Amino acid sequence: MQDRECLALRLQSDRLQLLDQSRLPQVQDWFAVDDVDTLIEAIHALRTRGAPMIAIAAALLVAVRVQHGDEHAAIADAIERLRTARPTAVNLMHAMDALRAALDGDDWRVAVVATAEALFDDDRALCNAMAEHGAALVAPGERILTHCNTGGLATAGIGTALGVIRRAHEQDKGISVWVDETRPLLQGGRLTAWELGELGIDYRLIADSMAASFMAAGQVDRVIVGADRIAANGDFANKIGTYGLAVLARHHGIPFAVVAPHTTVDPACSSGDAIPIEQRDAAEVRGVTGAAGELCWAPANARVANPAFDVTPAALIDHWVLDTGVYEHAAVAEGVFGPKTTAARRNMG
Ligand SMILES: CSC[C@H]1O[C@H](OP(=O)(O)O)[C@H](O)[C@@H]1O
Repeated sequence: MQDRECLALRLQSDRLQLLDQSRLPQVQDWFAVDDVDTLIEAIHALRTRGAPMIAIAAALLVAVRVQHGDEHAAIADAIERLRTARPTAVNLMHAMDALRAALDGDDWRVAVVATAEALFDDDRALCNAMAEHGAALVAPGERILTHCNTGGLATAGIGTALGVIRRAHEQDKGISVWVDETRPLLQGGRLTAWELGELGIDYRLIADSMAASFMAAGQVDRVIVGADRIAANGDFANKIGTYGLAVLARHHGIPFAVVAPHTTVDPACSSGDAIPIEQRDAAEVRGVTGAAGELCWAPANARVANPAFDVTPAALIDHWVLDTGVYEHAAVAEGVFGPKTTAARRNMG
């Protein structure tokens, strides 16, 4: 396979390395991924994360295993095990299904490797397309609020929601960003703040609980978030806290956009009610950092609920920004995310 590299992934001489996103931004540590167990552990621990990125990392690991001579049965097993590494982001399932199909062909080794390489290359193009479509919505000087991390760390390209923000910045629109820290794992405070700082984009980091009052004060002009799965009726799942932002945005008359590649659309999922929501370890919620930087812990026996995602109903969304264009309610009601049009879209390549 040809070498490939993006912000959080390196494929060099048929060896895969990932940037440990759980240690960013203080530590930039790359780790080798040579086997399925290592990648599944990394996905569970969010050492690699983001709906497109986990799909691409999984696909490229399967391709690496093919290049290292693993037999058909071992590759089939790897695909099945990786497919269930995380339940909410549908990109992973779509990618593994594409590899399953490639595995059924005569020259399956060539087909599996080519499919995995295309997923990486295509995602870079999808990010650029989303960025162009989404940036056209952004007016000069807008103050944009975003949640979690949807940038280059989460994709093979410039990102989804953060890619839109980056492109608007590159178009000299003079935007600024409110960055939700995104409890409990702080993808916003750690990863989005780091990416925006590296890009020289003006931002303010805020606690999640602050978003409401900044909206009430008229200091937020638009909300732009990513997605882990978009259902056929336009409902979508995203990092926990997204639904609250959508309710607040609607209350305050602030436009709310979700940005995702078409690989995040799940036409087989009729509505948000059918999207599986990952439940994560209690320890992620119990630990907080005190004002002096010390680690303050909730009572060790504190009972915790820790859903990693929530579902935002289509009724609260103003724009769906995909690589294929910007959609509003009329298009969604006509089934733009349904089985028929998604199949047609996939045929477009
Ligand atoms: C473009 S990434 C989409 C999505 O993935 C993130 O979840 P996680 O950090 O748990 O992988 C977040 O929900 C982003 O919006």
